[in-house]
Amino acid sequence: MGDDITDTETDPTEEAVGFRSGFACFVGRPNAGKSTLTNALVGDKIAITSSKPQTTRHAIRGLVHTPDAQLVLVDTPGLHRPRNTLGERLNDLVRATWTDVDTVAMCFPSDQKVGPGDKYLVKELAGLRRKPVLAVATKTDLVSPDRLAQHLMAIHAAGEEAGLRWQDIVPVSAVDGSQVELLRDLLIATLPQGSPLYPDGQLTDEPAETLVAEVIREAALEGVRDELPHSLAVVVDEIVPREDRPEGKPLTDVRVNVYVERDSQKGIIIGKQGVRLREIGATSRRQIEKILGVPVYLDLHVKVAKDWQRDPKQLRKLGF
Ligand SMILES: Nc1nc2c(ncn2[C@@H]2O[C@H](COP(=O)(O)OP(=O)(O)OP(=O)(O)O)[C@@H](O)[C@H]2O)c(=O)[nH]1
Repeated sequence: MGDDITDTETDPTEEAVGFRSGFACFVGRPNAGKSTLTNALVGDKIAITSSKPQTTRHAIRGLVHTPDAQLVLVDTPGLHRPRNTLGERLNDLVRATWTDVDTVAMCFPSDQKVGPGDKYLVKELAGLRRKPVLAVATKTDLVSPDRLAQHLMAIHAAGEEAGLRWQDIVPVSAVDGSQVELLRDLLIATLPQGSPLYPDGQLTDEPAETLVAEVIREAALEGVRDELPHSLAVVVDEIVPREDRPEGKPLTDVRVNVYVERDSQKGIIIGKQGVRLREIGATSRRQIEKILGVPVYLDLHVKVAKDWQRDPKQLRKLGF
């Protein structure tokens, strides 16, 4: 019996053959479901999601680990018609991301017709020579099979019209999980062979500051409509363990500034007698403690940076 042991041992060099690793990103109009799909694939909540468009400002990476592959997902903001300096920078960021990744997947929400905005994007993608481009019909749980069939044909036609051959067209629902694994496997199939890029089990390589900022941004946007999402920037000044704490009772100070463009917006964030700001603090502190793994004292301030979206100097200061 003991003689068989060497036969069952795997040779690490052989195991590396066939392993695939690389980068993919989702593109698509605002609200197409890109962040939700990233979360469904990663299996943990990393990217910010919201029912309001254009909340994902940073290229957030989620890692998908399987026994024979590692897929790094880069979540980009939606490409849109630039209206100001911030809009132009976001679009540049999107294009730069497309060039860097191994695969691009374009999301088409099934509850919306394929429109001029989508076709504009498809045409842009057709310019990416030799890069596999997948089409993903998202939110399939919201539509009937008939409507879905029409949607898939429209996606196919949009590709043909722009001279783009989809690598695959995959219907998925991030909400009920249908076909999420299939999409994962199809994305992995497009990756080059290579060893893992990150340690096993890691979900994101975003610095803690970015994750903390995203959590606060999400909490601050909760329940407020209008143009506020575009006027809000969160900057984490510092995350420092407090000194001289009693044994076994660590506390970390997290100092954060929330920037808005106008005094009226400051009022919205703070709320009557500071009620909203306290809620934002309480909600995000619980999540920050999970991210950092220690009890946290959250020092949250709201400041006005007049018209920061139009001012290149302020944009730089706020990290754009
Ligand atoms: N029913 C249903 N809703 C979904 C699904 N995927 C996303 N949604 C919802 O659609 C809205 C937009 O989803 P996001 O993932 O934030 O969309 P996004 O493309 O990342 O949006 P931006 O960050 O604005 O570019 C949210 O309200 C989601 O809950 C899905 O599979 N089914």
